This record gives sequence, structure tokens and C-alpha cells, in this order.
Amino acid sequence: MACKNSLVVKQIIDLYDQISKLECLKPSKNVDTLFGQLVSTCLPTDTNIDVTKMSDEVKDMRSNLIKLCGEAEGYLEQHFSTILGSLPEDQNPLDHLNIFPYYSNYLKLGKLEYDLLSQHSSHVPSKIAFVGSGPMPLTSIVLAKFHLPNTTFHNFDIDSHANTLASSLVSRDQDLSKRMIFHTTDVLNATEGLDQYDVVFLAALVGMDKEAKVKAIEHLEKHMAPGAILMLRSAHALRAFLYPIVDSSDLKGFQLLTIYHPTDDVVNSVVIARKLGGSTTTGVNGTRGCMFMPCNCSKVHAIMNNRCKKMMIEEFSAIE
Ligand SMILES: C[S@@+](CC[C@H](N)C(=O)[O-])C[C@H]1O[C@@H](n2cnc3c(N)ncnc32)[C@H](O)[C@@H]1O
Repeated sequence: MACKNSLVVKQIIDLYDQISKLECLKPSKNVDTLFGQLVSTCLPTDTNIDVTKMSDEVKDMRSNLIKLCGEAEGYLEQHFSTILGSLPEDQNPLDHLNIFPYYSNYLKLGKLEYDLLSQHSSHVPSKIAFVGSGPMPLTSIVLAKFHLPNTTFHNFDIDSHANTLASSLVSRDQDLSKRMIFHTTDVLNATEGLDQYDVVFLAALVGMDKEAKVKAIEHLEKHMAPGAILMLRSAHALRAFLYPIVDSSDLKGFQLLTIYHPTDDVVNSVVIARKLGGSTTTGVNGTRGCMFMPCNCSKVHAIMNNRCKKMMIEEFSAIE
């Protein structure tokens, strides 16, 4: 296994070397090919690779690669959102989302996140905030179109151009033009009103390194309503070369409910937590730490802790 692991890491390093030399990360045949190869190299989950235990050199490469992937993802969304937004007036861009190369991944990710949310929510959320929605706010669109027909989605993005493109994407849709609202702000400056959302999503690309991710989570913990759900995206195994990892220890002030690692072509892992302080969230023995609740999906690692010290780590097998 060690030999196989080192071979695949070498392949990723080779792809990084080629990607880091690219003049521009905007979609092109070469860029698309390299990132396509990178994603397929990182998809396998049958490895015991832990990126946090690699050499400093590989860790540095990973943090640069995550940033390059994020930049390329932004350009890809911008590219296709511009094409869709320039369709003839009688065409609804939302009827042509399948031109986006990763649209089917978002359909699967949206279904997965909806299913996990349903397992942990006692009611249908009336308002959801999506932080880091982008030029192609596909998560909000997929949830609004296929899973939550009566929910309003407030999409936050630091980039005003992303919001301009995203708004024109939904503007011709009778339904979503009324249920998709856009706010241009850095999440760290969003204070007012974050406590009005039943559910807050934090995009994988908000907080591209551990420090920035934790800062965003801490900010949300400060301003979300007690008992509200936080949905995050993480990464597992080789996929952690593409996206930042969210650990349970990053979720102070939250009750960790589920960590789900897909094994198909849905790249992101899904982390769902509930802000402490609501009626059902005092921990065992009254502790107010990051608490684990029984999971009923895939294997997860549960960390029970009393604020700073880990009391135990348990692995829960799936509860059917
Ligand atoms: C490319 S999108 C990916 C999300 C994807 N469209 C979805 O629907 O799941 C990620 C977005 O996060 C935004 N972003 C990054 N840091 C942010 C921050 N601190 N506050 C708000 N938005 C941020 C970027 O501008 C980018 O448009």
C-alpha cells in the first residue's frame, strides 16, 4: 500500500508542477485536461493516505494546489455563467445548466446534503444562507429547484461580479428569481441578520487554509442562532489535495452531527453541525463542547470533548 500511495502522491506532484506553470487558469483545453486528470487522480478513497501526516514539502505543495484549484473553479464558474447569462432572452439559463462540466456532481451533492439536513432538522427551513455562492450558485439552485420549493436562499459572496452573473442566471426564472437573494460581502463582515437563518452553508472555497476556515467558522458561531444548522464541505483521503479539511476540533461551539465521506464522484465530504445553546444542544453532563450525536449514515469518527481536552474518540458504524 505504501508503494501505491507514494506513486499516486508523485502523480499529484507532477500534475501540480504542470498546473503551477500555467500562465492562466481560465478554461482551455490544456487547463481542463490537467484539472480533469488531477480530479480523477484524487478521487479514489481506497487509500489510507493522510495528507496531514506528509512531509512539509508535500504539505506546502498541497496548500498551493488548493488555492490554484479554487482559482480555477472560480474561472470555470465565471466562464459558464457568462455563457448561460448571454442566452437569447426567450431562453431560461436554468434549463441549460447541464453545459457546466460538474453539474451532475452538484445534483448528487445537493441530494446528499438535503438528505443529511432532513435527518437532522425537525422542520423545513424557510430561509437558508449560502456563504460563498459564486457566479454559478449551483448548490442553492439545486436545493431550491429539486428539494426545497418553499425555501428562500440568501447567497453571500465577497465578489460583486460573481453576484452580478449569478443574479442574471436566475433572473428569467419565474420561481427562483423570487427565492434567490444575493448579498455582496466578506462573510467576516456579515454580522447583522445571520441569526435569522435556520441553516447556513459554508462553501469549501471560503477559508482556503485551516486558519481562514476556522476564522470563518468562529465568525458564524458568533452570529448564528442557537440550534441553527451549519453545513460545511470538507475533504477526505486524496481529495484533501483539492479542498481544505474541516475537523471536528474546528467546530467549537457546535454539536457535530455527521461527517459523510462520499466514495463516488462527489468530491467533497459533507459536515453537518448544530450551533450549541438551543434546547437540544447541551452536551452530556452539561458540557458545552463540540458534541457528537449518533450518526445514521456512513462510518464517522466522533470526538467527545469538554472544550479543550479530548475525552475520547469513538468510531460509530453505520446505524441502519
Ligand atoms: C466558486 S464558489 C463555489 C461554490 C459553488 N458555486 C456552490 O454552489 O457550491 C466559491 C465562492 O466563494 C467566494 N468567497 C471566498 N471567500 C469568501 C468570503 N470570505 N466571503 C464571501 N465569499 C467568499 C468566492 O468569491 C467564490 O465566488
